[in-house]
Amino acid sequence: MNTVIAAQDKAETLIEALPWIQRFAGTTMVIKYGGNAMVNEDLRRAFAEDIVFLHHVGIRPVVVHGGGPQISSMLQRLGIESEFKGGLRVTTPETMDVVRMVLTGQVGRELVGLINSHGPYAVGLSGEDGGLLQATRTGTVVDGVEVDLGLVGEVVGVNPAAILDILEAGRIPVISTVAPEIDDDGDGTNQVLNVNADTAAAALAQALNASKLVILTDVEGLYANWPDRSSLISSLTAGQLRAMLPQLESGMIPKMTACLAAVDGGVERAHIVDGRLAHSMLLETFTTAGIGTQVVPNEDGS
Ligand SMILES: Nc1ncnc2c1ncn2[C@@H]1O[C@H](COP(=O)(O)OP(=O)(O)O)[C@@H](O)[C@H]1O
Ligand SMILES: CC(=O)N[C@@H](CCC(=O)OP(=O)(O)O)C(=O)O
Repeated sequence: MNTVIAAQDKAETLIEALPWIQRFAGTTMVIKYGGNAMVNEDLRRAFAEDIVFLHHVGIRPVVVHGGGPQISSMLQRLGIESEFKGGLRVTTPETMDVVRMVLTGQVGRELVGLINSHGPYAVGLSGEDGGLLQATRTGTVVDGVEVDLGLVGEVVGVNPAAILDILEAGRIPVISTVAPEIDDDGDGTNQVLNVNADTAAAALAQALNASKLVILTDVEGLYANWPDRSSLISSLTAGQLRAMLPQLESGMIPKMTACLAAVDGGVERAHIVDGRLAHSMLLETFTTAGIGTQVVPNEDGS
């Protein structure tokens, strides 16, 4: 009898997924996998399974990965100090070499390998490949003061052709967010810039007209009164988020700025999801309640 009940529970779970599969099949989803969410091998494997699952139900997943902690750990091994301002890494030419090596050569490769343990799906590329990203240097504002971050960029142009080619071929792009710099005239400078992965994911979600941007991180979602764990926000509008942005701290600044940019740019929904929970992508996408924090357009559509 218990076996029958258990089987019926499984069937119910599958049926609950049906309207969501119908809604999202054929659409592109940008999934940003943060370095802090890649905490262990089992979770990374579960993430890879989720991505392959999305692919097989007809969704076009585009994976954008971070790797902040992995970069910091390599810098430490090399005896180079890590410094962050406003949630962004101060990037010297020496640091930039390490960022490029770790993101494209280590973190990206590992994700490609995990996804490809299910079949030849994943193709890794960086913002340099196929002219995918173009960036200009950006500083940040800390306590009302402009600060220089060195070789840090913000995305000012996306040429999604390389991603579209990979998607059309039935494969899964896995992107690291190093981007070539352009000058004021739009010409390349032969310099690459370090772009925060949340920011890059938002720019890609807009350019690809994604049905949603999902950001996996190491908290349950956005807390109204961080670190008060009873203040988790399950849903907020772009306007409400805009009002909250100046009070946010550290890594949440680029993350929530990215969600806002995506929704302002026409992406229907942006989500912050706990990557420490195995299969959180599936729970977010295919259950009616969803999990984490979602950012939606203002009710009047503005
Ligand atoms: N209001 C907030 N709600 C949730 N997390 C917050 C908030 N303010 C700051 N944080 C911090 O932001 C971190 C997530 O950003 P970050 O460490 O850059 O993650 P990732 O590597 O996934 O990009 C959380 O672990 C938490 O410590
Ligand atoms: C400019 C800047 O801060 N770049 C980030 C790029 C990696 C990243 O964004 O990784 P997470 O998503 O894991 O934080 C860095 O150097 O850490």
